[in-house]
Amino acid sequence: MKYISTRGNVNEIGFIDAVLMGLATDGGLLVPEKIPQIPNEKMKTISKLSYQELAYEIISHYVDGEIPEKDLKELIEKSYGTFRDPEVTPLQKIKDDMYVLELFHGPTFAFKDVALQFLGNLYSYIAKKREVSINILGATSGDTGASAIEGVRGKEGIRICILHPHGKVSKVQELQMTTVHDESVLNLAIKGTFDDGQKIIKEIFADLEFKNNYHLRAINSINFARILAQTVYYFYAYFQVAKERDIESLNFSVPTGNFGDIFAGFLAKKMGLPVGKLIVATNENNILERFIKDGVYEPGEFRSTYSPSMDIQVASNFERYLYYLLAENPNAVTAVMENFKAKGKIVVDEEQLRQVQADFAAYGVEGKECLQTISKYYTETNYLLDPHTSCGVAAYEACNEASEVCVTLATAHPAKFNESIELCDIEQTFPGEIRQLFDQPQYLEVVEADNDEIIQKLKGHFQDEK
Ligand SMILES: N[C@@H](CCOP(=O)(O)O)C(=O)O
Repeated sequence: MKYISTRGNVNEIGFIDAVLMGLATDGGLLVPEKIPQIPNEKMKTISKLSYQELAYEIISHYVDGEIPEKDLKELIEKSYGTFRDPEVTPLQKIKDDMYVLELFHGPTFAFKDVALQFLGNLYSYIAKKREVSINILGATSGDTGASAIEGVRGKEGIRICILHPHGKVSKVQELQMTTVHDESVLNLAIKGTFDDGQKIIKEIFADLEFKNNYHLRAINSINFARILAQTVYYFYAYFQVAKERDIESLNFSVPTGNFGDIFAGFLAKKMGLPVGKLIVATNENNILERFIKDGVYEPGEFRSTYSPSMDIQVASNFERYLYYLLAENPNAVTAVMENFKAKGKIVVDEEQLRQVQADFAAYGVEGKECLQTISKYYTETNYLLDPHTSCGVAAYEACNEASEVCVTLATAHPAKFNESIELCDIEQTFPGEIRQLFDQPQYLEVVEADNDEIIQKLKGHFQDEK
């Protein structure tokens, strides 16, 4: 399996090089040259596998022999051995036509752990095999940061710096990142938004001399390994639902910010999984909802919401989807992305919009509806949704047809967002791992959202590795 860039200016590379490259050197995103197809017969066999076995089946198509079977299986076992539920991502039936896929049983109580436990172990494996340094630079709107730090902390030869928007993440998200006292970890709280942080890290990655000198690696979903690991749970969810009822296809409602998680569902569909609608659930930062409804992709005004992890305007993985929408034509993607950089807007034509609407539905959830949905489901089903999952459930209600079955991805544990849960007059019990965070000192530096200042900090943090 070879990987190519959505913009066409990277020579084909293998899986490990794609993981190390992260953001493509031409500014695009890496995608597999050809998406592997899982035939129906094979689907039947793999439907009976455990989560770990299934992960091996899916991931090995993309690793394509670059990691020996035994090593890859060990990496997967180790990654999911840290999860509190033996099923890794258990499915809960909430209503006759709606299930919730709980993705928050990993160490930091968010779906990011599913990919970042794996990517952390993978980086550690690659560091040893290739004898390369791994200096991770990432941006977070709240969940990726803690999960990435947890995925790599204490691993030899790995350092990490995470940028988070100062004061714009939940208290627990902040504590999860900043209570880690380890010289390999640097938390920079930037005076700005997640989009500012994401723009800065992309610009730093685009400076290839700096990137290479300092061995910078990506942990955000610009790294294809993130998408790959997240694709597994779409298969897992489908097989669990298919065990208990006849389904021709299954809809997924996905709380969406950076478009990585829902792109993983799109990839699963392209591999042959019978996915029906992929429902994009957004909050008031609804650029993706507007695009799917009107065909115009244009950032709006940033809003702080009850679901801070989705407070994103420019979604990184949108470019991967564009690549498929534009018939895998890298020149067309380059032209559209350059135009977006210059004019701040992407407009698709009617035929393309029809295609978008065949792939996705979308619904933007305002704060009031988000809280009402939490209250409603708690009262009616005794199930406590976190505010992101609540957006997913509200979007399912808006977009799912009566005859269809839907799985909503439960992307985080409600204890991470007690600020919102309290507004619903609900008192929740915190898991011990979260409760103990409140007694810990914090380690972070507050900085301007300024490339030069951040580069100086990176030089200091990563200096030994140069
Ligand atoms: N919602 C994310 C933002 C970063 O997204 P990623 O999937 O590209 O890592 C977060 O919680 O940090």
